[in-house]
Amino acid sequence: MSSPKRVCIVGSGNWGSAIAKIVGTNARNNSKFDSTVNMWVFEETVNGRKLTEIINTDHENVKYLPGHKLPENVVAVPDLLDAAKSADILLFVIPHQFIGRVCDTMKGQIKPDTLGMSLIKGVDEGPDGLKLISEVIREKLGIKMSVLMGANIANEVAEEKFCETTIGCRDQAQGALLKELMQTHHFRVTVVQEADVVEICGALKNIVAVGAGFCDGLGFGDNTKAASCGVADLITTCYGGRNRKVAEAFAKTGKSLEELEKEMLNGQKLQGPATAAEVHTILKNKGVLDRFPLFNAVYGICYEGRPVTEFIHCLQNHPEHQ
Ligand SMILES: NC(=O)C1=CN([C@@H]2O[C@H](COP(=O)(O)OP(=O)(O)OC[C@H]3O[C@@H](n4cnc5c(N)ncnc54)[C@H](O)[C@@H]3O)[C@@H](O)[C@H]2O)C=CC1
Ligand SMILES: O=C(CO)COP(=O)(O)O
Repeated sequence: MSSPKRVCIVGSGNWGSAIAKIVGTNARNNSKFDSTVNMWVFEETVNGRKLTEIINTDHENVKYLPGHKLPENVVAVPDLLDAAKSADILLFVIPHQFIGRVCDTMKGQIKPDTLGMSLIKGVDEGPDGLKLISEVIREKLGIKMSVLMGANIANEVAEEKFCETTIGCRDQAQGALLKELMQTHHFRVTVVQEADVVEICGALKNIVAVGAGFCDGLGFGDNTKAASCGVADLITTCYGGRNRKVAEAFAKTGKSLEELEKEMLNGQKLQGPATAAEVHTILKNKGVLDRFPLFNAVYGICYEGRPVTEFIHCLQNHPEHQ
């Protein structure tokens, strides 16, 4: 039998910490995995103490997932390479804007046959257009990549409220192993081969969530909001997510998104506005902006000073309506 796989979680925000709860418990109870799970923590001081020290002593990420104990076999490590260098499985779960720098630090310093899985929702804009975050990681680190995405609001997952998620993995055996690592009674995993589709849906729904927040902030009804809504993660994100919540406050208060993110999220990061900017560049370069009025409108409001009160206006000339 092969030796137990060592798992490292690269990230320790709201979702990273909820995932640590699951992965720590599963690794401890399954001999296929080493029971110690490293979690890389971007170090900061909270109430005069280092966050890593708080997590390793009190077993709670008091800043990003307060109120939930993490399993004691989850070890917070402040140095990225110390955390990741001996890992057989790397779970990437940081806000997408930081992935480039994190991979540059890891490059050449991890095991070459490590399996990676991205839980990150976002995209990157490469010179040839849209680039998936898993692709960025694969290219920079030269490792096999899968993804995990779903309608999974971190606090609800941590509270063990039932939900479903999808792993996109092209290799059946690896998919089965990753499922064993991630699945619990409350967090049910389906493995599919279409990894790119899983990832792109997870990323783009965040832009729609910002639009849904604008609708709420402007006082529109459920019909208006649903006009921009799809299935599963879209529904969840348009009701319960941070992108929606902050966008609503933006429409109501007139404060900037940066200010509201700081005020309302205590260090957590919105992915929707940045994704809108990346997707905007990609669509513009391809000359197809006019086919995506919702993405265009969200971008214009977030970055070009278009008044949020014109949001619905921007949507009234959808090419499908002509
Ligand atoms: N929170 C949620 O409910 C869910 C989040 N996701 C996705 O997971 C990804 C990570 O989200 P969260 O864990 O919620 O993060 P978060 O929104 O809680 O972000 C805070 C994290 O970013 C870290 N950070 C701040 N500056 C950094 C830097 N310069 N370099 C590296 N890290 C830095 C902080 O230390 C902290 O760990 C995102 O792409 C998000 O869309 C996916 C499903 C659910
Ligand atoms: O991706 C999520 C739920 O599936 C979380 O969305 P928010 O980042 O908007 O909170």
